[in-house]
Amino acid sequence: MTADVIDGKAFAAGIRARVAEGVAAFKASQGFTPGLAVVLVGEDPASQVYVRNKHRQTLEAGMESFEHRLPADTPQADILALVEKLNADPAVNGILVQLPLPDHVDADLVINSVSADKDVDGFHISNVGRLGAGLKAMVPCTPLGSLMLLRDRHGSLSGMNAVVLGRSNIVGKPMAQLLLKDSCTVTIAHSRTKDIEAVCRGADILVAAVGRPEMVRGSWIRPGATVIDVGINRIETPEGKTRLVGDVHFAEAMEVAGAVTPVPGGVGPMTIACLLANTLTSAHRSVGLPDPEGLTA
Ligand SMILES: Nc1nc2c(c(=O)[nH]1)N[C@@H](CN(C=O)c1ccc(C(=O)N[C@@H](CCC(=O)O)C(=O)O)cc1)CN2
Repeated sequence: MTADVIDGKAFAAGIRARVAEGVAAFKASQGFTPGLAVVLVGEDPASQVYVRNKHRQTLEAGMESFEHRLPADTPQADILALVEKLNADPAVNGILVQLPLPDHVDADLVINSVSADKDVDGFHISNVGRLGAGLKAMVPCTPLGSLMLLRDRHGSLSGMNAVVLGRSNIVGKPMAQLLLKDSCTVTIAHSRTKDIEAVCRGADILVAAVGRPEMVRGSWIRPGATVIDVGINRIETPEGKTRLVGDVHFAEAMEVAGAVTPVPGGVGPMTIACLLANTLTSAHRSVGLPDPEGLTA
């Protein structure tokens, strides 16, 4: 058996095109342009790439992009003051503080200082609570993108057995909430789960988000299952170069699964596409418009 490869890169391009259409319609009806502010503290190389891509793709979607790059030793009080300014700025509909933050900064404090309405990352505690309670929320981008890929493949997810491997606040927990909202039977598996391999083998949908290169082997996967690989791990090759791999052993998964997201080119590109979608959603909500169709959970 050879699984289908889910092309997240192409799907994300489609989402970005729909966001761009939505932005054009929004500007025409409301007379202002939605804006996204991104705050980057420090020089983490991967974060710099992600922030640069966010800036470019925000402009390509027709939105305003406000980039704030701060030195690694910026005092926490200065970061909080910047967030306060952005919260009060009517030109800014979405605010994202790039993670990870330097060690001297209390990330939870900064995340929760972002206005919940402008929290396009969906990390603010009131958005976490709203999602858990099944209320309208801003939804974290990577889980939202993963959900879109799953809905595209299966239509309804109702009644499916979903296993989420990993319990982070950014991916694992919100992913589980979204799958539950779509009426899956959800299990969260983690480092303390007994016989994790057997638990994963029970999954019609397996979402791997543990940050451990190629941890999920072919034997962990139920034949025909859909595997969403959220991991992005850079490993050394025997030739002394580096390459990106996911949390799933891709070649083995391809032998067993029904469909697999690759790394790169799977879930990763959906993260920024959903950030743009969330910014448009936030702009809609700010003027009392209904949520843009097909771009929310
Ligand atoms: N405030 C946030 N910080 C971080 C988030 C987030 O959602 N909000 N997620 C990640 C980083 N991230 C966006 O910020 C991100 C990660 C990966 C990709 C992506 O397109 N990956 C490519 C491969 C890229 C590469 O070559 O390195 C892929 O998988 O195809 C986009 C965005 C942590 N921080």
